[in-house]
Amino acid sequence: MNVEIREIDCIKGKGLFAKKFLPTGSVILEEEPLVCCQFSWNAACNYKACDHCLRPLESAQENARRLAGNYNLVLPHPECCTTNKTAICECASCGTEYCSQDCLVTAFNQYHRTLCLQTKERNGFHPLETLNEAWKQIHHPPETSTIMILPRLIATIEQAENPDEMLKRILNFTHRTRNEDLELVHKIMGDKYVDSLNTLYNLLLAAVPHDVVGPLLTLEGFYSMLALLGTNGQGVGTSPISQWVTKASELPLSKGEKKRLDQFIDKLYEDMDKHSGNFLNNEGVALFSMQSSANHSCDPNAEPNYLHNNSRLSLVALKDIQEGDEICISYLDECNLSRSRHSRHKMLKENYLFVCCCPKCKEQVEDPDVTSSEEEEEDHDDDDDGEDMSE
Ligand SMILES: C[S@@+](CC[C@H](N)C(=O)[O-])C[C@H]1O[C@@H](n2cnc3c(N)ncnc32)[C@H](O)[C@@H]1O
Repeated sequence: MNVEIREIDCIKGKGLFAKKFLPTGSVILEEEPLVCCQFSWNAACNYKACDHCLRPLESAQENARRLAGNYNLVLPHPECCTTNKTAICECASCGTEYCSQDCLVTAFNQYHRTLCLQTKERNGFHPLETLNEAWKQIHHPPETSTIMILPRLIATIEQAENPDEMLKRILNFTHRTRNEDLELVHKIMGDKYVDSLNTLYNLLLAAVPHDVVGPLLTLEGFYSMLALLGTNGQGVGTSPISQWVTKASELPLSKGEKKRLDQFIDKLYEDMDKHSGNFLNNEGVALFSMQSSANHSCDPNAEPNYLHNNSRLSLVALKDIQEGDEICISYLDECNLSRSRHSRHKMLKENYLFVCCCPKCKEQVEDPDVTSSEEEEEDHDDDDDGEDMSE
């Protein structure tokens, strides 16, 4: 093990620490998620991924054609496509697709036995479909989470051999809705979300059996579960075309062939950008036991990656990390991380209930509260935006 989890103090709680020197670019740890779920709009918009591990189900060519809106496109070097279409299988009862028999069986034994719709018809009447639809109406893209990971989490407890142990494991993830010491309240507790959350709560109760997890599904418990997801949920992204690009770029080609391939790839990305904008990946959210112990820094020394093109997480060192150093990731995406200290603090307080004291924040302590009118406007938009309860 390259790392260990240690208690830091009553402010930060626990954290992840290096047990040895970890050079820049090295893989610090790899882990499978406890649960993972594709975003609701991402699935509805035909981003085809394994329902269990998010591995792409489209070939690179199918993916490129769909994203570029060009159904005549022919991808050179088809041998660089990593999608194994022959391994794809589906649940005989509901038609849910998986990248392999392994994923099908694992999903069934972990949660799908409870959640299987038992029919291939999708008429929108099943309580799980209703829940998903209600979520989609509340949460338009860009997506940062999905309510549909909650049924999966609940079914995982219900189906576990030892449900109490599993429940304990899940409650080990930070799940508070308030930080009394700092008088911070999670964004989801705001008045503007009360109606949407009540609707989702009632739909969730109707959608999943909750014999064992009953106490978790009081209204207060539901808010805690949402806080747990908001605080610990890690975005997952997979893509057949980016895998193809990586493999094709490693081919031993002549200078001329390499130039033609680069031009092809540039043009393809231009077309995909025009047709699909930023939405190129299969995207979802997952909960990881080890990675969720990593605290935030605005100047992180590690970042999550999906080197296996599925939900298996690889935590990669962004800098040289010395033995004993704390391993920190950024909870903010690249765009938000580049914002002013004021904006970063606002997002971290509302979504993660802490005030960041990382070296970068300390360095910027004298900066004005708002650095640009653009950020002021965005902050204002944020306050008015009605329903979006994640970042
Ligand atoms: C994903 S958990 C990280 C592990 C957590 N420290 C624990 O004890 O379980 C996220 C929570 O950790 C705390 N946290 C993370 N980064 C922090 C930081 N830089 N300063 C203070 N608290 C932090 C916050 O309470 C946050 O909501």
